[in-house]
Amino acid sequence: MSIPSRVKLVDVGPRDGLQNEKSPVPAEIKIGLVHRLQDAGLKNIEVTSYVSPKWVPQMADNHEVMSGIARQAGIVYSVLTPNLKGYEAAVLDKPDEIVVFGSASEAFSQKNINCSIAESIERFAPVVEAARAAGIHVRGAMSCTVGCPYEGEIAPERVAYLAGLMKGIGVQHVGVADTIGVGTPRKVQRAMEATLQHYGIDDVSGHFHDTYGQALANTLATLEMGVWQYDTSVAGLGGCPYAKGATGNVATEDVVYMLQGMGIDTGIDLDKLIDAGAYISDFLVRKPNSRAANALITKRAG
Ligand SMILES: CC(C)(COP(=O)([O-])OP(=O)([O-])OC[C@H]1O[C@@H](n2cnc3c(N)ncnc32)[C@H](O)[C@@H]1OP(=O)([O-])[O-])[C@@H](O)C(=O)NCCC(=O)NCCSC(=O)C[C@@](C)(O)CC(=O)[O-]
Repeated sequence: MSIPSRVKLVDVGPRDGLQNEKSPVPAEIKIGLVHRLQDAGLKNIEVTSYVSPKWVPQMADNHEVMSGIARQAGIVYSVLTPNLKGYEAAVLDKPDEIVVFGSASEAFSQKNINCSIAESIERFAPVVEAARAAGIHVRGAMSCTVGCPYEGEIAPERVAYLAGLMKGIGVQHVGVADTIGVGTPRKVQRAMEATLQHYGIDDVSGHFHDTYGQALANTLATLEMGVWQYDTSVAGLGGCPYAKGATGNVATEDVVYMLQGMGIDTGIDLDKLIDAGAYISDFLVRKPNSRAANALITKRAG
């Protein structure tokens, strides 16, 4: 399999990136971030989630954020929906894509969405059916495909099992998530191979957190398998509230820098992307969690 010549990045910063922030981030700042991402050339942005505000207070402004975006044609705005209640609220805000999110680990499923893997699939089935009937694309996130904060290592067979369940209810695309960033290249390749038992190469993506500094290596390892779609987070924002200690996704800036250096097209303007990362990092009063962004900011100042 040859390395793809073009890669699609879904920036999950406004959702995955900000969901774990302890202090409320105002809706206008989240909207400002989405606007800067779209100006930088991102064609896929994960904006928010329609989950319980008691579980994830930071996403309680989902309607305000979704309705405040000055949308651009050709951009896919996606949102997370764990159940029908979430879907029914989300659909009023006209997302282009919804994301159901399950787990390869039973314990993480319980901690994150308060139900077993089997129950989660029962909850997702009517959501998927309704979304597809409405012409809304459905993505499935598969958490803990390599390791789980509660169960430890996760076998590829469990990833294949979850992918099969997702396929069975009509989920069109699945993301292989290393939620706590413990994966290393061969392990992530095995999780991806397990997923490919049920999905074609055009219907899978990688979602790698960078807790142990392995996310770029894992991206390269799966690129070599022909994977061409990845979730990344501007300024390396994020972490999951139910995966203690896990840091953000691999920084979009780092991935774009690597891909540009490999001659792989992303359609993203790295300078503008760095400005988007600086905007949200300034608001959060911290440096971007991106080696490439910090190096290029220093060079600019130079
Ligand atoms: C899934 C639930 C809702 C189940 O939560 P539950 O408590 O089992 O739900 P319930 O059906 O028993 O309802 C309890 C209350 O929640 C309300 N409720 C029920 N559903 C909704 C909804 N959709 N939106 C708003 N409110 C809702 C419902 O109306 C009720 O309200 P009350 O009567 O007590 O006032 C809960 O566990 C939850 O919200 N979990 C959020 C989990 C989450 O957002 N985690 C982070 C995202 S996943 C992630 O980051 C990983 C990923 C995707 O990035 C990939 C990776 O890296 O692994």
